[in-house]
Amino acid sequence: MSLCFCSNLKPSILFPESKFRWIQTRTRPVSFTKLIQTKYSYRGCIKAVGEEIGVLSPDDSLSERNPVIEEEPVPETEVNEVENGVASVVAEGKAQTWISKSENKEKLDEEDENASRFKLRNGKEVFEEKAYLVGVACKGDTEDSFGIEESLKELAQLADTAGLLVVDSTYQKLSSPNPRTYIGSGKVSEIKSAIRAFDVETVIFDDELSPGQLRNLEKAFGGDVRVCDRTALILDIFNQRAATREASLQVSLAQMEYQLPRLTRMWTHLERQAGGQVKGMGEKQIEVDKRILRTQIGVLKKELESVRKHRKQYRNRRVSVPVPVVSLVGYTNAGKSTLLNQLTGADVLAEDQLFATLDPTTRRVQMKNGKEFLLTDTVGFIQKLPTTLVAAFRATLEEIAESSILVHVVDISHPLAEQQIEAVEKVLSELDTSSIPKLMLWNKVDKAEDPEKIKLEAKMRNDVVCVSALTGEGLDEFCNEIQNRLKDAMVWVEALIPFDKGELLSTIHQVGMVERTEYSEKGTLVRAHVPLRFARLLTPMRQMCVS
Ligand SMILES: Nc1nc2c(ncn2[C@@H]2O[C@H](COP(=O)(O)OP(=O)(O)OP(=O)(O)O)[C@@H](O)[C@H]2O)c(=O)[nH]1
Ligand SMILES: [Mg+2]
Repeated sequence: MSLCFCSNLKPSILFPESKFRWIQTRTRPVSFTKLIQTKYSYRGCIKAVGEEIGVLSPDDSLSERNPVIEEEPVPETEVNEVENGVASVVAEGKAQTWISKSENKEKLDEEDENASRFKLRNGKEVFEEKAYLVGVACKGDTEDSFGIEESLKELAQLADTAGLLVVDSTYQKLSSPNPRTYIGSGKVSEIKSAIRAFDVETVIFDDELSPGQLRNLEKAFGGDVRVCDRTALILDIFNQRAATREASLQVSLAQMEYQLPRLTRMWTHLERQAGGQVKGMGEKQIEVDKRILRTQIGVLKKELESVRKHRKQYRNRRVSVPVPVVSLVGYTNAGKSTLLNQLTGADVLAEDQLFATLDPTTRRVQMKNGKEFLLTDTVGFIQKLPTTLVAAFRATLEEIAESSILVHVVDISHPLAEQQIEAVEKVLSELDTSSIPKLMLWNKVDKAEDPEKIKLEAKMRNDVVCVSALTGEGLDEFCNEIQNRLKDAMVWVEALIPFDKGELLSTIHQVGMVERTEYSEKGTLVRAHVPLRFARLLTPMRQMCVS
């Protein structure tokens, strides 16, 4: 994984440390990636279980992937020859050859190992760093929230999506997080041992760390171990996946805002190099960096504004044909894009990874009765969603406030479906969507343990439809339900449409529900349910009808 906090900044200014190199990628304009550092220390596995401390492997498959590399065995015959001292010169020569051969072999092995750790993710080559996950369960956490083990499992999924290799994880129960290091000092030592044993390159915390905690932990773990938190990980995934200009700008903005208070560590090496003689130099430089970052943030905000303006113009043009808009919202991986693809034949990326979709996609759904509506797919939500990301994506998400109906897609086969529903509702409440009618869609019923029971339960509730976006089961029922609800959200109109406005009549048929049409000398008298926005367009013709 490349943790690209400030991907738009010049390397020479902000990241002078030699361990970072800069890479030009196709979708990421500039990013920095840690140079591969190869170590040849003995690697083993440790597991520690204390009274209050549990160690878990987030996923069995992850432990299998944990590479335990044995030390290179010395070839017996070669050693014997040297040890026997048959011909010392030759033996020495042989020994030398063997040493250089063995060094070469080590080097080649290292290269092989490193080469195999480059993985293709979203069309980009990502170096698969070894990651160790850490969580904290606070006593005040409510029972109905995600449990620590589940939260760590989700973190492991996030790490995997980002292209990291999770070697193990641990958590600690605390009454409250340690203000200095987030976890207790005993836990810090335990993680240090794990870092050595697994040759860990990145330690990821399940909660957002303060800049001070981040710094102290990096100091405590020492060496080249990178410490990051859930927020940085999610930001990195978004960065890897941003495909459009708007998404890239949104993510860069969120990353910079996240990075601004965390710049401190970048320049401490200056003071170290100068033997402490230029004390304060680092501090001055941090101020310079912060100023540069603030300027960059300002530039990004302006650029984002202009991209959004452009999109709004495009949307307004779309609004002129008042087809009702139905938006899909829901937890990441719930199946929103699969549903959009099934209903519209779209080709939106849908895969078993978190945050497959970042940009809203809208497609027309043609129903069997000839009616149509627009279906919009949106970015998925997650618990502990970084605040900087909510802010950056607010404008994209605010579009859903213009929908006629919100469909909350739920992966009903997920063991934490209820908690996921809660997390989504929390974000929705922040987006002021209370006035929009909502329909809950229990998806992946084919995957549920007891599909019949789930279907029965859904039938008993009038706000839920049960489907399988993958197999297509229940999709007709879903469309009918949308149709009924759209009708409820429409207004009744009687309008006299002049013959020269024939296109309006066909739009009424397309987006509304026509009850009756009569032809007169002045035009066509139509009685129908139409969307509110469209009813407004018809105002002059409605008046003609009254007169
Ligand atoms: N068994 C089963 N799998 C499904 C169903 N719907 C979606 N999936 C799978 O669930 C995974 C996630 O689906 P997506 O459509 O990408 O989910 P999403 O909600 O768009 O996810 P994000 O874009 O990450 O928010 C994919 O592997 C789908 O094939 C379903 O009804 N049944
Ligand atoms: Mg999606």
